[in-house]
Amino acid sequence: MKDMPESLAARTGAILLLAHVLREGRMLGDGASGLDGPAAARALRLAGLVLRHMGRADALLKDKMARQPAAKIRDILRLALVEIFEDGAAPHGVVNDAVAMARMSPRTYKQAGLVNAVLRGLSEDRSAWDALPAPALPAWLRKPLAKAWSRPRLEAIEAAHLTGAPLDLTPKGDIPEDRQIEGAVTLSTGSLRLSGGQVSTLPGFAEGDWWVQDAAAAMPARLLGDVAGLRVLDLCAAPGGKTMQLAAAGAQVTALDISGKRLRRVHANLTRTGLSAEVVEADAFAWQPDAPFDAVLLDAPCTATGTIRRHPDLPHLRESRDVETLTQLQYRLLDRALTFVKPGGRLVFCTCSLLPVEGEHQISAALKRHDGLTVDALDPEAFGLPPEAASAHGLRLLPDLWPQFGGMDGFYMAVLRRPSGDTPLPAA
Ligand SMILES: C[S@@+](CC[C@H](N)C(=O)[O-])C[C@H]1O[C@@H](n2cnc3c(N)ncnc32)[C@H](O)[C@@H]1O
Repeated sequence: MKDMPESLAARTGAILLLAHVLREGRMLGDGASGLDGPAAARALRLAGLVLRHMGRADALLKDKMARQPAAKIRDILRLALVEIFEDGAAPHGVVNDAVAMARMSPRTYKQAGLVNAVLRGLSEDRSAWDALPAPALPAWLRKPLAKAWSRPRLEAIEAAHLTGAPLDLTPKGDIPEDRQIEGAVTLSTGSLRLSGGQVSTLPGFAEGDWWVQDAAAAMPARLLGDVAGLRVLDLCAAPGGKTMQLAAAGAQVTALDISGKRLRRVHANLTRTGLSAEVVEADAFAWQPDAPFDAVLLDAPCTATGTIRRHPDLPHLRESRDVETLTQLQYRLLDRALTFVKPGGRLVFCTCSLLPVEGEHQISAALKRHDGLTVDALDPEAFGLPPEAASAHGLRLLPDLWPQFGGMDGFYMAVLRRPSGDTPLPAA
């Protein structure tokens, strides 16, 4: 791809990325486009755009083509249509590159003519594209969401997924006058919001003034209030966003995670920000602390469906079975985490999921399982959040919240409190 013009290289990289996601089940962010620099970034953006708008492209192609084309040809057609109708790209260049991509491989060479004919026909009819229904989430996710949220809410969530996400930063403390970030807005929750930008070139990156963290993801650690001097366990810690928040607020943090690879990012983040925490690589089910903690934060592994705005590959990579496996793991981790909390201490449970089975239902079930366990009442407005964020036992954030400011990731969070003076819970 080295000798290709950048636009063709980026489009070729996007087709590679789509194959990885749609047929190999690989994450889009694995960076497997074979490119670097601006072409790699453009390939990633284009692949993301296709994953968001694929439903419409497929509907248009189904009407136009009697037979389903080969997978690679279908991706080339999808990319071209999405670029023309959603990205404002000039049809002439897009169609030329689509034909060139079909010609690149002996297996698709003969279909270059078909690509040309289909695209020349479809690219002239914007009204056909505009008349198609808005892209919907796949059934494995849409069905449980339709049960959980009203139809207008679900449609608003789907619309929010199409617009992508702004760039949110969590400041370590007060940012010095000479390292203020131009265009950054301070949200009422305390996060800084930018429309975008290359992270490593922003002022204060090298100095560790802040880290990238969605405004919603920054909320669970804030629920603990003043943690200065408290011993806090961040139970599923990597890559360390919440660890850094707790450390910056003066807590004595133990950051535990099962993944050594992901923990390397925790170390790197702590080094860059000059913050400190005890970092432990261990399985939460096998590890035992010397003494219980004042507070534990459990950001449990989940479907991450709350982050689809930024990860449009997720709906294509997960399936119903994953929800079951993950809810079981969350339930076991929650019970395990409770054994690490001292009597009277608090456990923040959170997941970046849109599904109540990974949020509200976990807390209702835990309250039934454990006598004396209570939840702290949370007022969203006290944390700078809109009142609609109030939910069963905790706070429920969804991507359509705060549309005037650019929305936020989906998240659920609650604060559980162990009764004081109770005996330690049996190991989960
Ligand atoms: C949602 S991510 C955590 C994100 C992190 N709290 C942050 O804010 O940057 C969930 C983490 O749980 C970890 N994990 C999964 N199973 C675990 C287990 N049995 N013990 C410890 N960590 C586990 C994963 O490696 C993953 O890093």
